[in-house]
Amino acid sequence: MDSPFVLVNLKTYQEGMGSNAHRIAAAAEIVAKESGAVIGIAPAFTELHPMSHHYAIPVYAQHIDAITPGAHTGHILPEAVRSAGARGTLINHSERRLTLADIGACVESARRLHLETVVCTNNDATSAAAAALRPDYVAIEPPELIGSGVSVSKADPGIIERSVNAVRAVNPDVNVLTGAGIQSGECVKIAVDLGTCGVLLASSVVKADDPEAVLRDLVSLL
Ligand SMILES: O=C(CO)COP(=O)(O)O
Repeated sequence: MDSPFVLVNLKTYQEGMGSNAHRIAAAAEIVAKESGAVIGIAPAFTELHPMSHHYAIPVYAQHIDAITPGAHTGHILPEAVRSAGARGTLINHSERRLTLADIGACVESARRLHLETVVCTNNDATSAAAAALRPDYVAIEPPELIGSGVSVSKADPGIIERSVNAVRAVNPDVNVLTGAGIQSGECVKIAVDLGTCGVLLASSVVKADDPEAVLRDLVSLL
């Protein structure tokens, strides 16, 4: 398998803003280098350019809108995150849901701009629907476990397995990530052993006193 992928979503946690985004990006860069894992971060839009400018790790947007340049006040263009240095983007995170039509349009415009696409889903049926849109990744995150401190790997490994099977049946070229409550190397290992290529996570790293130690633990069993 390719290097495992750990994507840290900074959301709007206060701890993840400004210089703390630097703190997490710096920790991610160190742990990625020593472990060989790919560790990316998804900071606030306003931090995309500083993060992509200062660090070698891949940087992702948390969202894009299904729009083209023009009159769309308060929206975010795929072109804007690309020019801010994003490698890719989350689409349809549980905290930023889109219609299926808009998810499709976002995947299309991201592909055209060579942005990697991580389409988030909430169950195996939506994972199958997302896979049909041919994103780079489908990220299965049961909403009830997000931010709960209870790991999907331990509480509901079946949803990971069913999503991996659903995605493979539709399009075996689409990679699967899993997330919700991921906090240790053991959680990551279970997810990878179930056929995913890595994890999408937030609070265990963003709220940590020592994000470098948490990241080191996350990749320790791979
Ligand atoms: O929503 C998530 C990542 O996008 C998961 O969040 P937690 O890791 O805080 O559960």
